[in-house]
Amino acid sequence: MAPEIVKVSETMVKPRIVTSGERAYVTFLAGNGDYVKGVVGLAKGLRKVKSAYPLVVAVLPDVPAEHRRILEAQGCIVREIEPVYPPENQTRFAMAYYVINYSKLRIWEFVEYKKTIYLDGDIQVYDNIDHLFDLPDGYFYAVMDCFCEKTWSHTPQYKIGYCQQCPDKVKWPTEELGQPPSLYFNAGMFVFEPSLHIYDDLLKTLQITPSTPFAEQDFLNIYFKDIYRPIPLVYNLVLAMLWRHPENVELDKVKVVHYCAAGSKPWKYTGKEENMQREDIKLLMKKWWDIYNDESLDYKNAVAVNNQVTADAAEAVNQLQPLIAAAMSQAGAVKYVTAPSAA
Ligand SMILES: O=c1ccn([C@@H]2O[C@H](COP(=O)(O)OP(=O)(O)O)[C@@H](O)[C@H]2O)c(=O)[nH]1
Ligand SMILES: OC[C@H]1O[C@H](O[C@@H]2[C@@H](O)[C@H](O)[C@@H](O)[C@H](O)[C@@H]2O)[C@H](O)[C@@H](O)[C@H]1O
Ligand SMILES: [Mn+2]
Repeated sequence: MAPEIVKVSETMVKPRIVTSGERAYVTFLAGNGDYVKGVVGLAKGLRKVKSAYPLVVAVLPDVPAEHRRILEAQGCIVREIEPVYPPENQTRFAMAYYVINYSKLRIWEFVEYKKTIYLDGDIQVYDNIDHLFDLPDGYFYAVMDCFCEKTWSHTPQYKIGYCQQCPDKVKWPTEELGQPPSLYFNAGMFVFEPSLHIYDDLLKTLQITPSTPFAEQDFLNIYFKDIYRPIPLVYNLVLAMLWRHPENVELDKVKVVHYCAAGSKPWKYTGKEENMQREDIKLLMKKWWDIYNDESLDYKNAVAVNNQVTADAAEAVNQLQPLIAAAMSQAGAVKYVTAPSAA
């Protein structure tokens, strides 16, 4: 049976007045490599779609000062976090560097924000997704993952060819294996509410949980399984969906792209890995670079343009003042009282 996906309305009526300070996008940055380019691209992408909320970058101590400066110059709020390590065991992670990803758990500590949307540094937004902040509180929203890539070869799902993206194609053999696995999300994008209580509990629980190949993603899936609600895949297109489940994808409707397939990080794309010569992939590479290279999206330029627009508007009103006054005096009887200032 197909899983039930949350219906997301783009014009949800805000349940109450929210100040923009209560909400933020959050991403995570580790090391001194090229992932900083991913975050710069993301900051510019959010600006391009006119997102109303800031991008907070949770950085590990090993992110060099120069990279932090670049991010601040792009309007990001940089916040250092301490690394989180899993308890020692013999796990082989699907990718060796996943071990550091447990540090993502620190973002539950960002309680100055009521609600946040986490985005991996290898994600780009091509459409405004601010309306996701209006989803009802109390749940964990994310997009369902796909089990078909080689990174999943250690799992029973992969071995029998079962994927939650097409649960009817290869049926789960309940007689042999019991109930099908719970719905499983990709942890590159999720909507959550920071909470010190949950933060403490996450860290405590982690210390008694053996680590597994998908690191913090497996952990978050187990921890939030009862309040997880799947949202449509347009909010996190895992690239493998393009060749594994093309019937589920309408690329022109996709709002968020996650460059997570092997060989697909735009800043080190060579086109050599499997599937990387597909036309849709080449187009998505170009779209990413167009935003990254667009100087008008640099924070300083975007701010300058904004200020200019405001200045132009003020100037236009100034120039109109004598005309308005003349028109009013001609109309004669109109009396008006200056409105008191809002301050
Ligand atoms: O050297 C690294 C590796 C990972 N990351 C961060 O950790 C996230 C998760 O890793 P990645 O996206 O590479 O995993 P994938 O989605 O490809 O499995 C990245 O998006 C970055 O935000 C980072 O900053 N530096
Ligand atoms: O540390 C665990 C990581 O797990 C995820 O990796 C993906 C990706 O590696 C694909 O190639 C797989 O096919 C996919 O299933 C898998 O979930 C997240 O995207 C990343 O943010 C991070 O949480
Ligand atoms: Mn990623």
